[in-house]
Amino acid sequence: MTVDDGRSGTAARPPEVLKEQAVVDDLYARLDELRARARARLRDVRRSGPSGSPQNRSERDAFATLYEDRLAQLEAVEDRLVFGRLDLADGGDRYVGRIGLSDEAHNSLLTDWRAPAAQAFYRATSAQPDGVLRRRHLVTRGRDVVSVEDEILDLDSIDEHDTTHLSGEGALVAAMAAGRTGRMSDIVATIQAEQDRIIRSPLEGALVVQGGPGTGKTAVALHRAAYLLYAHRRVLERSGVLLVGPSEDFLGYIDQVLPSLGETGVVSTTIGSLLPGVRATAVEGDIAARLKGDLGFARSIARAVRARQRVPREDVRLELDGVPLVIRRGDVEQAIDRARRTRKPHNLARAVFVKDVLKRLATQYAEHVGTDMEPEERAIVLEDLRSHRDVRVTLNLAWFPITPQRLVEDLWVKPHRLAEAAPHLSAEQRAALRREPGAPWTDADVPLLDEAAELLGEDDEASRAQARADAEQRKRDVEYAQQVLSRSDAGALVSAEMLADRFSSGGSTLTTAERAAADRSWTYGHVIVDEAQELSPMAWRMLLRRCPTQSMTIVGDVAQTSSSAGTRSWSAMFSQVLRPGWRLEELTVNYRTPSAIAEAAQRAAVAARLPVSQVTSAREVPESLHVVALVDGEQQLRDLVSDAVARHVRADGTGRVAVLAAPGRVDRLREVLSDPADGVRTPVPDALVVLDVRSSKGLEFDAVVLVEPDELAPSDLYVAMTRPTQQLVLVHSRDLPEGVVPQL
Ligand SMILES: Nc1ncnc2c1ncn2[C@@H]1O[C@H](COP(=O)(O)OP(=O)(O)OP(=O)(O)O)[C@@H](O)[C@H]1O
Repeated sequence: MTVDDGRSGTAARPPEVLKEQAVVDDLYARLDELRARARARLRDVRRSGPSGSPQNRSERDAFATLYEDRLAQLEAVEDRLVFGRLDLADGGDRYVGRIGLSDEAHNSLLTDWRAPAAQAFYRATSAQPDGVLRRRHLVTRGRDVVSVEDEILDLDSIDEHDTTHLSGEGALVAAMAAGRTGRMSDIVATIQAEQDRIIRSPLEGALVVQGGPGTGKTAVALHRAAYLLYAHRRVLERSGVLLVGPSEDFLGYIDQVLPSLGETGVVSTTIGSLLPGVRATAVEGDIAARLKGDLGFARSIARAVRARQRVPREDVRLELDGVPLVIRRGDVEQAIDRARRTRKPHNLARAVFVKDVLKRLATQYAEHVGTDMEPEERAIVLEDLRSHRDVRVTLNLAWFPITPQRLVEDLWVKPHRLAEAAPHLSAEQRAALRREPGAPWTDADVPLLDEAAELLGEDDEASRAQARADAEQRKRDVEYAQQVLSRSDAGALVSAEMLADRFSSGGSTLTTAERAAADRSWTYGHVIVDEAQELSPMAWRMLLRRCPTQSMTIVGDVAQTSSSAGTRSWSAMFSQVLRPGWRLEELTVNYRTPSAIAEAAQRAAVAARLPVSQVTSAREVPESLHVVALVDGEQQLRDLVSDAVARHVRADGTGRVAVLAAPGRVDRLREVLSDPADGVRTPVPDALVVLDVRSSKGLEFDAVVLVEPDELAPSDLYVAMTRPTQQLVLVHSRDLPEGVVPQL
């Protein structure tokens, strides 16, 4: 049942709406009060000026950050602060919203959507009402209640055949039909039961979520991040959460969602940017991507490292102060063995190797001069040997200190290095990996650079000493934070550990997310991977190094895989890279694509034998699929795109149109459509984009004009066809791929 007069803020609203308006007004009033209080506290803390002891200053800065965070959180929940109400069998009721609010006496006014008490809002059904008599969705615009929508959960209303029951259908339909803005929005008010189960799944272990296009995998992954940060804040606030997406464009598309859920501390990145100091900008060819992504390449990197540890072909003769000395092959061999046995990374084990060879030379020196050297004299000889040119050159050739970048680039630019490291590859395969010196990195290089960094290591004596000092300091900080909390009212907001973190970072400088993003060896408390079907085994190996506990949420669709190194079967991939025990969940309802489009996409995918998941479309949109034969070249295309823009881009700036095509067509299409004289005009600058299909992965638009579908690989076609929320226009001069149009 829906109670709605389509207006807001008028006295003519139905009594139920007005009743809810009064509650909503009270909740916003409480929110305003809390904001004012946080602002006042922040002002007081800032006003206290830069004086005082370092301890005072750090305490003040820590509180300033605390109040800033709190204020940012309270500001972020303005839109749809409250969206639900549960009427309970015990006679009480419970309002559900973006955050939890309580009054001065600590009585709960609003339940955070992530709290256990809110679960029934998403999960209760007539068959399993969980103590709920009625679920009410409040639809608000700004601070006004526009309508309420009720579901009565009693046994009489169970429909035996209803397996795809959608909760809060009116609110859901409105959310699905809304014009797109180019930014993803949260779905907190309309999360469906199958999604909620995934969002609240336990933190431990690897959870894999398979689902066809538009089933909410990205939405669920992001809400799960917010849920986990709420339910396991102590652990995750310190260790951090990492989110890996397919492209920078995709990360830009989703970057509003977590802040709107009050969470800002998640590190978002692509595989190509995961390694600090490296940015992959080039696109890898299919053959090279597959070869580099194979786990066998880990052995090649290990071999490439060992190749930098080698015994000289001949003994090396030199003189120190007129004393003849020999760097013997046998000595070098033994020193290499000793250094390898330490199992330290190459660049660290080098010190052991060098020390060993120098010791042997110093002994030769002593034997030659015929005296037992005093320790001081021996130290001087060792120093002279260390700086002796011939010794330096010989030691470098035998154990070369090297960066990951140099090691990996040498494989691509020096054929003998690759032949030595990857004897399993054919000459043809090696040719596919060949590259010019200085060429930019690709996504497929990054896991290899990470592997190399792991095996090479950095000289971290200084950082170990620092770590010891930091541990001592932290102990003192936590003790101090406990004292501070015992004499302030901030205890409800923050734990002693969290406050100590803020002391240690100078109060405001680096957050956990910033520290984690800059540190290659950081291990996260949880890792979320979107479009996970694209990752190679080597990319998984790199990610698992950052999450040894394997507490991960992995979402993707094996029918959408475009990378030659990705997977079409989760079990085939994860039997190689994950510990057994990972769990699989499926999502089955498509909330994005109108059913006629979804069915056409599915037919084409099945005809191409892609491993498609069966999905039901939640939306019917009349006339959503158009197939247009291109007979009049570029002018006809311009007209079609102009028409789509006119139909879908609205005066309020919402509505997005994309023209999608194979990569080779994109530049020309951009020229044609943006021609200053007769190009397509849009009411807002970024309402129309031209993209190659692979860059559209994970994104969505109101309308999509897909040019020459026949030129796309089947999985790319599947991705492209499932991007629109309202309309798909297939423009073709060549035959259409099989299945797109139903056979008569
Ligand atoms: N419960 C829901 N309520 C409202 N909208 C929803 C819900 N679930 C998903 N959506 C919407 O459906 C659209 C598709 O969701 P999302 O992008 O998360 O799907 P996906 O499975 O990641 O898709 P793809 O694999 O095609 O990239 C988004 O606009 C999302 O906001």
